[in-house]
Amino acid sequence: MIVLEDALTLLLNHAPLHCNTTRLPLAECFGRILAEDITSTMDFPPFNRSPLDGYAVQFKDIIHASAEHPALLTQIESVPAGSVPYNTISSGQATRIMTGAKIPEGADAVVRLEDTGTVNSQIAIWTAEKAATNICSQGEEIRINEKVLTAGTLLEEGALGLLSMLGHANPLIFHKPKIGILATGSELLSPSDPMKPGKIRDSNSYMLLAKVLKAGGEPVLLGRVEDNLSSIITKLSAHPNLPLYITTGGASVGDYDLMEKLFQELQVPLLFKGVAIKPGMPVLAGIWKNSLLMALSGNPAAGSVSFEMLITPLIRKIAGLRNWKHKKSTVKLWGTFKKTSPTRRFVWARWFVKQGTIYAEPLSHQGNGMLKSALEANALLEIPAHNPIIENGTELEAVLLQL
Ligand SMILES: Nc1nc2c(c(=O)[nH]1)N[C@H]1C(S)=C(S)[C@@H](COP(=O)(O)OP(=O)(O)OC[C@H]3O[C@@H](n4cnc5c(N)ncnc54)[C@H](O)[C@@H]3O)O[C@H]1N2
Ligand code: MOO
Repeated sequence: MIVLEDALTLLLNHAPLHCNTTRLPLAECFGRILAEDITSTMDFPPFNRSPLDGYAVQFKDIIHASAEHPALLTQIESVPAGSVPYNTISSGQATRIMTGAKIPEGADAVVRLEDTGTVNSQIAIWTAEKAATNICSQGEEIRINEKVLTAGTLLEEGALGLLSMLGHANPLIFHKPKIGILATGSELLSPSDPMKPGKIRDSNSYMLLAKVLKAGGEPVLLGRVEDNLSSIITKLSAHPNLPLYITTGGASVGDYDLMEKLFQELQVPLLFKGVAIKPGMPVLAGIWKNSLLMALSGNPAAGSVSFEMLITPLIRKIAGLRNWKHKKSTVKLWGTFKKTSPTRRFVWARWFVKQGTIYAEPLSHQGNGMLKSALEANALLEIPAHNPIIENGTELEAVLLQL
C-alpha cells in the first residue's frame, strides 16, 4: 500500500506529456487552456485618453477656477471616442472630449462636463478639482513587451477579454486529453435498461465522465463489460493510444475481481497497488504501452474519492494547466466526528463561512457504495489515521472541490 502523495508523484512522473496544440477562434476558447505565453506588442491604453465626458484644457488656465470666478475658455474642437483630435490646445482654449477619446496635444487636464457651463459663447470652468488626474495615460495598464498571460492559464472571462484587447483572435490552446472510461461488472445495466434481479445500473461511467470534463479532459466512454478478462481487453484495445484509461470495478480481492490479472495479462508493470486512504483504497496503476492504466474501485463513492485525490490533478496536469494542484484549506469541523479508523479517511463535506470562519460539515450517507453525499459535497474533509473522536470546532484540512 502506498501513501497518497507518493502515488500522485508516481503518476505525475509517468504522465504522458502535454497534448498537442491548435489555434481556435476566441469565441470557442472559454474553459480551454492557453498553450502560449502572451506578450503585448502594444501599450494599453494605446494613447492618453479621457476617462469621462468633459473638456480637455491646460491646467494652468483653470487652477484658480471657482463658481464665483470661472475660467473662461474658447472651444476649438469636439472629439468623440474613436476619432482623433486635429488641433493642439493652447492657453485659453478647450476641446470638448468624450469618454475614451484621445487627449489633444497641449492638454494636461480634463474637467468633467458637470463642472462646466457656457457664458457668452465661452466655456466656463467652475472648478479645477481632480482635473489634472482625469487622464488615463498611455500604457498605464499594459506596457509594450510586457508578459500578460502565461501558458497553462485557464481561459475564462478575464483572459478572453485580455486576449481580445491585445489582438489575439486565434490563441494557441492545448487539445483536451482523451480519457478512456470502462465500467466492468457482470451486474451492470445501462441507464436505459429495465431493472433485472441481481443487477444495478452503471452510475460510474457517467459520474466519471463528468469528473473528466471538470478536470479538463475529453471523456471517451468505452462502455460496460462483464467480468471477463478477454472482453475487458477487447474493450480497452478498441480505442488505442489514449493517454489515460480508467476502469471501475474488480479492483479488490473477490472471485471476479479481475484487475490484477488484467495488469498481468497485458504485461503492465505496476506503479502501485492500493493507496492508504479510506474510501478509495483499491487502486491499481501501471504503464500500458505509452498510456497510464488505472483501475478504481467499483464502489461509487470509493472510486470517486480515488478520482478526486489522484486523477483530477493528473488530468489537469496532462491538459496543460499550470495550477493543477488541489485547492486546500484549513477548516473547522462543524459537529462531532465519531468514526475512528486506522487509515487516513476522506469524508464528503460541505464548507461554508460563518462569521469569518470556514467550517466544514460532514454529510450523511458516507457509505463507500453510496452516491448521495458526493452529490451535495463541495469538499473532501481529511480525517487523520488513528483519530480519536473529533470535537466540534477542531481544525482539519479539506480539499475544496471544483465547482
Ligand atoms: N474480502 C474483502 N472484500 C472487500 C474488500 C476487502 O478488503 N476484502 N474491500 C472492500 C472495499 S473497501 C471496496 S472499496 C470494494 C472494492 O471492490 P471492487 O473494486 O472490486 O469493486 P466491485 O466489487 O466490482 O464493486 C463494488 C460495488 O460497486 C458496485 N459497482 C461496480 N461497478 C459499478 C458501476 N459502474 N456503477 C455503480 N455501481 C457499481 C458493485 O455492484 C458493488 O456493489 O471491495 C470491498 N470488498
Ligand atoms: O477502500 Mo474501500 O475503497 O474503503 O471503499
